[in-house]
Amino acid sequence: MGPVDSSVVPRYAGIATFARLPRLEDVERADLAVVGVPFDTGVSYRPGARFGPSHVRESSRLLRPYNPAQDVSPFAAAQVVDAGDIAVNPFDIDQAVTDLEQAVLRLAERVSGIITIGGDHTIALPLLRAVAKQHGPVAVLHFDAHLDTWDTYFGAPITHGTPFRRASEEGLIDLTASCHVGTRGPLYSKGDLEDDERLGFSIVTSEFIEEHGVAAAIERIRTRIGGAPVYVSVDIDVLDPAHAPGTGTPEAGGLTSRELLRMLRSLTDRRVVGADVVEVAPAYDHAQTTGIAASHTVYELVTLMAAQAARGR
Ligand SMILES: N=C(N)NCCCC(=O)O
Ligand SMILES: [Zn+2]
Ligand SMILES: [Zn+2]
Repeated sequence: MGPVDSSVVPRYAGIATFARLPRLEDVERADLAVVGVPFDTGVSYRPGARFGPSHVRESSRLLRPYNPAQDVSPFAAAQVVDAGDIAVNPFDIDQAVTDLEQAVLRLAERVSGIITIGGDHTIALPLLRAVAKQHGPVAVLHFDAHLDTWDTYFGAPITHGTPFRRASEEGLIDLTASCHVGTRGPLYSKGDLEDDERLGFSIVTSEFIEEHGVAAAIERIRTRIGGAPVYVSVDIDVLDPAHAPGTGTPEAGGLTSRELLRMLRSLTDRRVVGADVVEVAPAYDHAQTTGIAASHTVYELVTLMAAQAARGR
């Protein structure tokens, strides 16, 4: 079952699912699920990413069924569904993280791939815990202005600035194949970069992409990942605030949406075992700019995973 036919029901009509796809409960079986996690209790600055999933769905109404950039019709290649939202405790981060991991593992029994819409970046930790249970340590391909390998905030170990340090400490990631892309902006100290390297990440900075171009960045990313299973985590603040104003910790000097989409499309021959798109905070968005960038990012990830599911069949 594909999206609602836009020649019969106009795109702006009806309740929003991602790309107007059927809901999980509307189909007998599904290959891929897009699921929302409206959680932002882990933020260090502007709140509001809890409203990300509904905003990205509303901003996805114009997506069409054929993706020419990858030459794939993702919703024909695989049964893709919207699995709704996983609602977790907004007042207790530990509880939320535990419950989210369990809910994702339950969903993983019904589909072969999950693409999560956040929510703040805290959710990457339970998502990686679930993925590592299924696949072992994975290469994390992390698009973000920030490292998110910091240690604690106000003594709290699980926040949106710390998921990849915890994941590394817990052995969830492949320390030889993980990297950050689009990193920029002020840090707390030079030691942040030393810690980050020790935790298993290499970095393709925003400056590198400007200096050497997207093709050179893609080459570095593909070499780093090698043949490892990949988890792709996209913090929408990897984009310049001009392309994604609707986010909680914006940093100047970022990527264009065109650069991000092209880098994602370069992964067609890699095994993407899961993905998230996080940190969309609609209160700071204008004209759905951030929501549209995020919905197209999800669409490219769905396309990669749908083509892969079709090949594996
Ligand atoms: N994960 C995101 N978006 N931001 C982390 C920023 C952490 C800080 O405020 O230092
Ligand atoms: Zn960030
Ligand atoms: Zn982040």
